[in-house]
Amino acid sequence: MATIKQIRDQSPIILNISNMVTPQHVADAINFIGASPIMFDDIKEAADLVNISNALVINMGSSNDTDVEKSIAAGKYANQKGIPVVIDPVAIGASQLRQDNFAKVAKEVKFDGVRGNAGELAFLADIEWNAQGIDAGEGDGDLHEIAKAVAQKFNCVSLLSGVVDVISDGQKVVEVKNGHHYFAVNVGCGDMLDGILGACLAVDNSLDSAVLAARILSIAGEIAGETTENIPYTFLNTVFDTLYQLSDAQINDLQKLE
Ligand SMILES: Nc1ncnc2c1ncn2[C@@H]1O[C@H](COP(=O)(O)OP(=O)(O)OP(=O)(O)O)[C@@H](O)[C@H]1O
Ligand SMILES: Cc1ncsc1CCO
Ligand SMILES: [Mg+2]
Repeated sequence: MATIKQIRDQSPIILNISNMVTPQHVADAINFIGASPIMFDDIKEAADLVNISNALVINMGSSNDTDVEKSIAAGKYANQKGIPVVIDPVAIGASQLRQDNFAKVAKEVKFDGVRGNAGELAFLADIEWNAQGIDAGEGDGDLHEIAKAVAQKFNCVSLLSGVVDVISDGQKVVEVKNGHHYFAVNVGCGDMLDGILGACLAVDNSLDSAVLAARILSIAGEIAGETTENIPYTFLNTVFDTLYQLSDAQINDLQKLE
């Protein structure tokens, strides 16, 4: 299992194909835990950038044809090199285009981690759910069953985020019960988690490392929430400050085990 110390010691380079909304938040989250983010726009440098990177994170929040081509090219290079690939199917239920784009990438690229909220992962698991755009929305589906089904479908680890995060490798299921409700009012905290997941899998590609990723952000939120009542935007800044200082000892102390 990865540790924060290993992330800081190794400073893995995390290559991101980000959405148009939250790239700064994603880069900051990766940087503040001690990894090294890099974003790119032009497919022509996909091979060179994968060559220097330790994980690839594909966020499909605003993918167009060029992004899909870029994701497939970089994803294939990442698979060849053997570095982990994380994908976030943002709001996949919202449009046919999102579904087609995701299918095109999934056909060509093997994923190591699929990260999304309940609405997104329920869609991938073919389980009924009323997603609300980029937000999880409402549903009666069993979160363990959804996370497990997604992990089995893509033969990888799934991280279903929400009030409780549910992480699965298709056999085991682990819950992370830490967190704070202000995550839900700040756009892009899920995208930040994608980057943190990439950094954790870069150090050690395992279920336990995906659990660590969920713990890192959720526990940082819990600590930030202690001093930011009624100031939810300051909460987000405080999450970044907390990520910068967060230690493995704090995670071990504060984790709520299931
Ligand atoms: N109500 C909540 N209470 C506690 N923690 C939460 C809550 N909602 C989300 N989180 C935490 O927020 C982080 C982001 O997860 P979330 O499910 O909001 O992602 P998302 O829906 O993809 O967000 P976005 O699309 O805005 O990036 C996770 O660490 C999750 O544990
Ligand atoms: C608001 C929004 N729209 C597409 S991606 C995104 C950021 C959350 O993933
Ligand atoms: Mg999201």
